[in-house]
Amino acid sequence: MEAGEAKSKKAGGSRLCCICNQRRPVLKRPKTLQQICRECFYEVFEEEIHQVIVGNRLFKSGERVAIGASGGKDSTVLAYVLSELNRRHNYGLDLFLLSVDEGITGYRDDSLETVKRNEVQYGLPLQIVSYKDLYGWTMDEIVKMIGLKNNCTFCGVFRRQALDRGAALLKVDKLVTGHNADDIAETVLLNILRGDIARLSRCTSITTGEDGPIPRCKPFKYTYEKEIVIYPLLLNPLFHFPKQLFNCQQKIS
Ligand SMILES: Nc1ncnc2c1ncn2[C@@H]1O[C@H](COP(=O)(O)OP(=O)(O)OP(=O)(O)O)[C@@H](O)[C@H]1O
Repeated sequence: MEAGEAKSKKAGGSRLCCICNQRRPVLKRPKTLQQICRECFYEVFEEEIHQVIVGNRLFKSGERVAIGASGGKDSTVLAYVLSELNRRHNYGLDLFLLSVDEGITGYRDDSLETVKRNEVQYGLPLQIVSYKDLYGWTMDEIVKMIGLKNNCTFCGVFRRQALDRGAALLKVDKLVTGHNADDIAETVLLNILRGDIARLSRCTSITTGEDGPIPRCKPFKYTYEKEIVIYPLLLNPLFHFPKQLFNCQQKIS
């Protein structure tokens, strides 16, 4: 069936979910435009991510996997969904939360509180690595020194290396990040505009860095950002997000 043509059936004057045909739809799915109920949305959302993981052979049983946890919506949902799927489908993974504290007052300190709550809620061990400990500078101190211009470039490079250093401390086999389909589309467009052919050819890969210190995977490669936002809202009150994280401009892909 064409995505846009998906229709929920009517029974007794009210529409029914076009997947189960039993319950009232609560949303029009951004990815397929199907009108579906809450239960079917959870099921298709999680099942699609499971199929991406299995279809792309992202993990092997027994692997130690760190989840890059910024405390933002994507990595928070990723930590929750991945730990659920690991249990449900017996992936046999040892999961960890890995956070980088850039030392940005009023931004990362708030979001780290979210990650600390997730450590307890999801029962995943948390490792925090900070710019101050690794490099002797916080981002606040760097900004004081160089000003606001170009500081995202420093931060992106430092964060990438900090994630590698944290992954080494945890002795993990892989690092997963919450990059989603919208992030990847954005990166493709940026690389086209910059004329960066080398980055353009690798920025859509689901796994990168296989020749570096630690391979990185993006289990949300095909997941729409809107659906990542909807998922915890329907699952409320399990999720807590600091509002300012929705505005972060910096991408580390
Ligand atoms: N400080 C950090 N510590 C650990 N992982 C991070 C950090 N910042 C980013 N990441 C990882 O990189 C991914 C993409 O980075 P991005 O800057 O888009 O994240 P964000 O907007 O801060 O939060 P999120 O993507 O989780 O909503 C995140 O989903 C997360 O997996």
